Amino acid sequence: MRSYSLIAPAKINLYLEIIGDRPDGFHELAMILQSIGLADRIDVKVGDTEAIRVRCNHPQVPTDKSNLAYRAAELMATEFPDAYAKYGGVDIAIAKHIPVAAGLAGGSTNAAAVLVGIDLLWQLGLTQSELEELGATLGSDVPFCIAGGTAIATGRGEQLSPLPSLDNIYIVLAKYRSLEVSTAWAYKTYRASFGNSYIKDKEDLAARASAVHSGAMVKAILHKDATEIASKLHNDLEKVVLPAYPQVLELRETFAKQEGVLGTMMSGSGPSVFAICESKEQAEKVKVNVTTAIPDPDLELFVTQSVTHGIKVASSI
Ligand SMILES: C[C@@](CO)(OP(=O)(O)O)[C@H](O)COP(=O)(O)OP(=O)(O)OC[C@H]1O[C@@H](n2ccc(N)nc2=O)[C@H](O)[C@@H]1O
Ligand SMILES: Nc1ncnc2c1ncn2[C@@H]1O[C@H](COP(=O)(O)OP(=O)(O)O)[C@@H](O)[C@H]1O
Repeated sequence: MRSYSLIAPAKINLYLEIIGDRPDGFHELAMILQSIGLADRIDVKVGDTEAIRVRCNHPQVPTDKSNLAYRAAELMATEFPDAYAKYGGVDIAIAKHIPVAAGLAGGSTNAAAVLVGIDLLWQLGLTQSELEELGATLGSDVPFCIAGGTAIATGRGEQLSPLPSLDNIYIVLAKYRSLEVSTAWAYKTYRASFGNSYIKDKEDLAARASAVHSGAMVKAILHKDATEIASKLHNDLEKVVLPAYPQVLELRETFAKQEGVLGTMMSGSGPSVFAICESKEQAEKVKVNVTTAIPDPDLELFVTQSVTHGIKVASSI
């Protein structure tokens, strides 16, 4: 095959607890991540030239080396120089549907798709854990994006334990197009405001990990109960993002007031906010009602649902 078309789903954070500060500058986390139907389409093919080339239909997304998808291809070329020499360059086309800089892992899922696509294109036969290990060098959320579904993520987000699939959770998602929150800023501000000190050693980490509150969310997921899941949503980063971005707080409060909304939360480092709804019909109604309550053309809303997969091949030639 000379070309693969891949579906790269976004994620939301059903749970995000910051356990402590790590000496490497990252934060130790207890998260529960969920893939959603909102997805980008990534076409990966053997290039006409020997270069790596990225195209994207979204003006905000860079196409140079700062694009995480480009960096994923570059990583594969470095790790597998013989295959790179044999097949030549890689052409990557990104059809963006996931809002950019939204806390939805848009860049991470694109990078994950490129790893999976090049593995297929170059017939490397890498295992999921080998792909995840490569992904972790690109970003904390990349490993999750490969297999997707529902998973507990610990460490800096790259250590994964899969949970049973959730495929019938209906979600409305909202983001102001022009509003971006830097992930690094969110963590840095959290550290400055709530700094819960460096993790000293393995015992300290084990003690902190045993005190996390994600167990109730895990139980809710095992019960596959949307109401229970919605009541256990948690995100420590809201503590710094909501006070700094009143628009996000307003969005969060507007969602909370809507009939049919079981629970609402900011995703990741924001600024997108999602709401879990009773049904697809309710989700459509909530979308209309929030659009009426906040009549701002800068605000975009999506109705989507939980999905049980990460990167998926849509077609190949
Ligand atoms: C907040 C989360 C929640 O899922 O998602 P997003 O909002 O980005 O989607 C993730 O933790 C983001 O993951 P990702 O976007 O891959 O982060 P990375 O590129 O690895 O790191 C970006 C920056 O965030 C900070 N960072 C990230 C992860 C972590 N566990 N601790 C951190 O302190 C670091 O300052 C790092 O330089
Ligand atoms: N393939 C990509 N898709 C989207 N954004 C990208 C990509 N590569 C690099 N970026 C840059 O990464 C930043 C974070 O975007 P994104 O990954 O969508 O957000 P988040 O990390 O909040 O989920 C943006 O400023 C964007 O310019």
